[in-house]
Amino acid sequence: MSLETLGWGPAFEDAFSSLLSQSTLSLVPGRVVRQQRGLLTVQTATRTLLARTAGRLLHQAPGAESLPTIGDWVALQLPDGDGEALLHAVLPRRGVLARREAGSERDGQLIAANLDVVFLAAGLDGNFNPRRIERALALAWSSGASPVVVLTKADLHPDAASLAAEVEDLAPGVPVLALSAWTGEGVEVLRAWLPAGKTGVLLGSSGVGKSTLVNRLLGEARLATQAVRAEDDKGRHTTTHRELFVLPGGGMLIDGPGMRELGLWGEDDGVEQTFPDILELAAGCRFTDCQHQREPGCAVRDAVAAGALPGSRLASYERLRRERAYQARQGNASSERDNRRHERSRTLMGWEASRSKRRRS
Ligand SMILES: Nc1nc2c(ncn2[C@@H]2O[C@H](COP(=O)(O)OP(=O)(O)OP(=O)(O)O)[C@@H](O)[C@H]2O)c(=O)[nH]1
Ligand SMILES: [Zn+2]
Repeated sequence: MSLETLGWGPAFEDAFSSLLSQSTLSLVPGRVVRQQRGLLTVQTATRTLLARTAGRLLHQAPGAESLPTIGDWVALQLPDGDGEALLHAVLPRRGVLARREAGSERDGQLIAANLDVVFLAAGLDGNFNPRRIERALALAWSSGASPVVVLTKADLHPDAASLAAEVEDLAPGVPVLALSAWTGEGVEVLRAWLPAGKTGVLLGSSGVGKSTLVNRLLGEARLATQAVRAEDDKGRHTTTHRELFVLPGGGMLIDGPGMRELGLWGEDDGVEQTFPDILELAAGCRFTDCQHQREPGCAVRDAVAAGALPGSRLASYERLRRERAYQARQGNASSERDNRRHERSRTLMGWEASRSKRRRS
């Protein structure tokens, strides 16, 4: 498989060449196409092989976000025979989709790297939740890729088109597709977002039909799927690994486990991009730093009072902004802590070196 098929291009080529010029190892480029916990599968121009992260990369990484994830372009040292390759470096990313790790205050969990499109999948069965779509959009915007909302299981809804129109109000400027992986309706519209060399990822809770959609796009039942629980339409977490598929049309799509919690994480401000309607209104507030609380001349609250902006949407914006601010403070605290830890380990190594020298003399 040519690297171009996997999305390789001049920027990665440059990064890889400069890496080669600084290394004495003989390295080859490849893309991480499968991830099951720490186990990575990498596709190079000629081989598909398991790769282990080199100890030096593990130890030097300032945090989990610097370690390889699915979709990453990496530099590998190939094994002599059939063994595992050694993964020495992650090439600079064009962007990365991440969330706050479930149950953690400050740790990030990478979902996928080097994406062109993030498909936010929401089911048209019993699990439709507008607040969740806004939250997922904020994460998607932070990844640097373009979000597309995908309403799945359109065959289960008597009026999918009008629901799609409602979602367009939640996601100004973001395309909204309704489709059914069962009937095939709308599936080709999604495929059009993934021309050759482009990479998309499916983000959605367990049971929304991500794997069924991938199977439909592949034209074969490659992934296991399972019926949702009848009592609440929730999924059963059938998929436990992440995988990048090259579709017959040429594009690539990453499927992974369903995710219920989508905590904001990262430096970027996807929240502002998620609510362009509110930002536009805020430009009309009397005070430029208006918090839209009790200030006089607040155009945002006026819009809510006039029924032009749903109060629930403003509340959602404020909740996500608070979470973002809190997260940013935690992030700063933890990077200071990481710096101190690195400082300490450097000193420790220096001290040990001088001690062994003393011992030798
Ligand atoms: N009616 C209908 N059911 C669908 C459609 N797509 C998927 N399903 C059903 O929804 C259930 C869950 O589908 P999966 O594809 O396993 O869902 P998933 O999002 O991959 O779930 P996890 O792997 O657990 O994250 C299965 O019973 C599918 O057959 C659809 O378009 N219409
Ligand atoms: Zn205001």
